Amino acid sequence: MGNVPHTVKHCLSYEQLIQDYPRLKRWLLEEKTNTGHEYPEFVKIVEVGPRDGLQNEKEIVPTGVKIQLIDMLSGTGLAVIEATSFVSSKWVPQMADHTDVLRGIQRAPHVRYPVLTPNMQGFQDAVAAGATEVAVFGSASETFSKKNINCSIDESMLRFEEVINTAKEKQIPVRGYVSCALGCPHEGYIQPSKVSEVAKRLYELGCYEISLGDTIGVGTPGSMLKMLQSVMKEVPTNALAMGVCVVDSAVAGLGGCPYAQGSSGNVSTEDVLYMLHGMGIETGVNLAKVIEAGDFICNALRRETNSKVAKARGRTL
Ligand SMILES: CC(C)(COP(=O)([O-])OP(=O)([O-])OC[C@H]1O[C@@H](n2cnc3c(N)ncnc32)[C@H](O)[C@@H]1OP(=O)([O-])[O-])[C@@H](O)C(=O)NCCC(=O)NCCSC(=O)C[C@@](C)(O)CC(=O)[O-]
Repeated sequence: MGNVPHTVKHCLSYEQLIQDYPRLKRWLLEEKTNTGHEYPEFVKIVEVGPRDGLQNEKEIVPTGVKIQLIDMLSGTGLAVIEATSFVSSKWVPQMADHTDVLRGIQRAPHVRYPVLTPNMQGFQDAVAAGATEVAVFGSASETFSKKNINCSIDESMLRFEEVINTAKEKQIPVRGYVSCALGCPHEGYIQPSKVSEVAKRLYELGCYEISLGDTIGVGTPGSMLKMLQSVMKEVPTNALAMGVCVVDSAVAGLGGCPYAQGSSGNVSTEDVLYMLHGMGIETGVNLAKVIEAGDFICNALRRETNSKVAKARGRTL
């Protein structure tokens, strides 16, 4: 699903973006002057392809293919690969093999493999399968929360609190997601204050990092600016997984949430890497190897890649 707002996609030609949006340019320049920093020197990529990327595939992807994809991605330099989710198989059949996937992968020493856990049942199953990092996923939209995890935002926070407290006892880090940070497929516009409220709650419960998801990819530079300004008042930027120095993306641009009609996929890891490397920002990730992993999964799914860089290889690389 579109974890990275449209702005970031547009940043593939960010010089153009800055030209198109003078207000954004002013803001970037002011930020630079105020903080004394330019763009970060290093951006961490959170690869969500094996989970978010595959969860909405209609045909069940064989467990061996999922494992091979994760193993290939583990050799690219990525530091974080979201492996699977411990959700109900009635809700998301594609993730029913979560335990086999987590047990089947060859864990590389430098890579973390978080998994999604919506509640205590998911958390306990994940720990039993060997998870060493988990993520809880909330929403800034009441309607999306009900459709996605079958409870209100307040109820979800109670579930997350239990998960996070138990995780703390086991010294398992918990990442937090806020879906619909820039718009909801059911409610439309979401107030930035609602996003910052949910992000703050997750942060205060103990999430070490908050990912702000543009679930259906409707954000614009303007709406992202307002949303980020609001969230940054409540959550320290070193815990913000977006717009600062952490970007979620999916190999080959796979993705789409089963409970977010209109979600058109994630920004591709290949394109994000290409953009960042082109800006002189380090990621520690080998683009060519990610393209190979993208080829592998696209062949397995009998699908063309959504990565512009992968499509253009041989011409621009
Ligand atoms: C959250 C639940 C489980 C609540 O589902 P529920 O039906 O409300 O749960 P319940 O507590 O009432 O239990 C009902 C049944 O579900 C079972 N159950 C209960 N919990 C679990 C579990 N963890 N794993 C397996 N089974 C579970 C439980 O055992 C019981 O089984 P039964 O007695 O009927 O046989 C359900 O709504 C669900 O699985 N939702 C999945 C939603 C999902 O995976 N969405 C996609 C991921 S979110 C996303 O992609 C957005 C993100 C993160 O990428 C950010 C962005 O870009 O926006």
